[in-house]
Amino acid sequence: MAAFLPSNPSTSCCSFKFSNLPSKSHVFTLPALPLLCRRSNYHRHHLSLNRVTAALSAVDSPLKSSSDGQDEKSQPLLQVTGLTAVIAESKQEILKGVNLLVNEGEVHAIMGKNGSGKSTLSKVLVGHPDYEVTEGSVVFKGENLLEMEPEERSLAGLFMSFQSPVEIPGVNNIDFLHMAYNARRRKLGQPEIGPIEFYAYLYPKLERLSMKTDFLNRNVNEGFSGGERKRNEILQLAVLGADLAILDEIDSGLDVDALRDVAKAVNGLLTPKNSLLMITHYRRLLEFIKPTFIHIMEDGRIIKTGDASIATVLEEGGYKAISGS
Ligand SMILES: Nc1ncnc2c1ncn2[C@@H]1O[C@H](COP(=O)(O)OP(=O)(O)OP(=O)(O)O)[C@@H](O)[C@H]1O
Repeated sequence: MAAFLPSNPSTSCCSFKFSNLPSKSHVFTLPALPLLCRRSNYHRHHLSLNRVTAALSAVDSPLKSSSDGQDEKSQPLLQVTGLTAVIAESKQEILKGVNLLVNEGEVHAIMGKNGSGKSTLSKVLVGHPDYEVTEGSVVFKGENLLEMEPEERSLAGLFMSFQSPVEIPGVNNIDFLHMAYNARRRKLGQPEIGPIEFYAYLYPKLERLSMKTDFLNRNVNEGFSGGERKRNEILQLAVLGADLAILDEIDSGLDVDALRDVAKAVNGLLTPKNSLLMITHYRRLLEFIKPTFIHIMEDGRIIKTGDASIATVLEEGGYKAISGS
């Protein structure tokens, strides 16, 4: 079992780091993380564990394609207003007034030049400790997201797939997913399911992602190729569900077949109630997962919002065709 080192013993479970990882950028904020904490230290994190499943409400909802566009009755899910954030250590400002509205049932894509602040925005949304919010507000499902600890954000229904998913030595994939899923069932007042039933639940998701069953017995992400890690992130999302999934460059490192599998799995999870925020550099992903809106980020702000045609303008004319810079 990997050693779990609390960055601050009094903080929530999601502020845990793994001792063998190189930097604090590897802090986990996945909804399932508290379950790993339980595995290593059940009593201390018992309450956190029991709350984890609050976030996992969307997974069995009816399906609806994002390409159906905006539902007339859709409600705001995430409202970001004038968000500014600095790097905690250096106080360098990265986000310089981001405004973004994501309604239920919408798919949003954020594009932008390297270093424009896309990943920082997503990390700030999940409460990554590398950053401090200095101004602005973020309302998620009617609640002030910025007042929540990272764990509470995931419990509230945020899922983030990081650009570089980390390894979790000593914890195998199927145990990780099974614990998370059972915690959700307990939260819903349903009995836990055993390994065989869980496998039956999991297998179609694995198949949809064209993942081999031996991935289940391997430690989470350990020795996985870049593309395998990305598939594994989507498998976690498929098992756990989320109201808002943030996928940071889920297309990077995927071959064309893998991209199709991942996109199919993501599309299959979309409902009229949940939403997706994708960060990508390429139109290719947007051909598989149709965005309701595309936002262009530049120097820490969203400078343009439009429909899918923006991606074509971008591909043909580069960022100068959009920003004029
Ligand atoms: N923890 C940090 N320490 C130092 N600099 C940082 C940190 N986080 C972000 N930055 C800087 O902030 C800027 C925005 O980074 P960010 O990763 O958000 O960009 P991005 O738009 O996601 O880029 P890319 O398309 O290359 O992934 C970059 O110049 C980056 O070096």
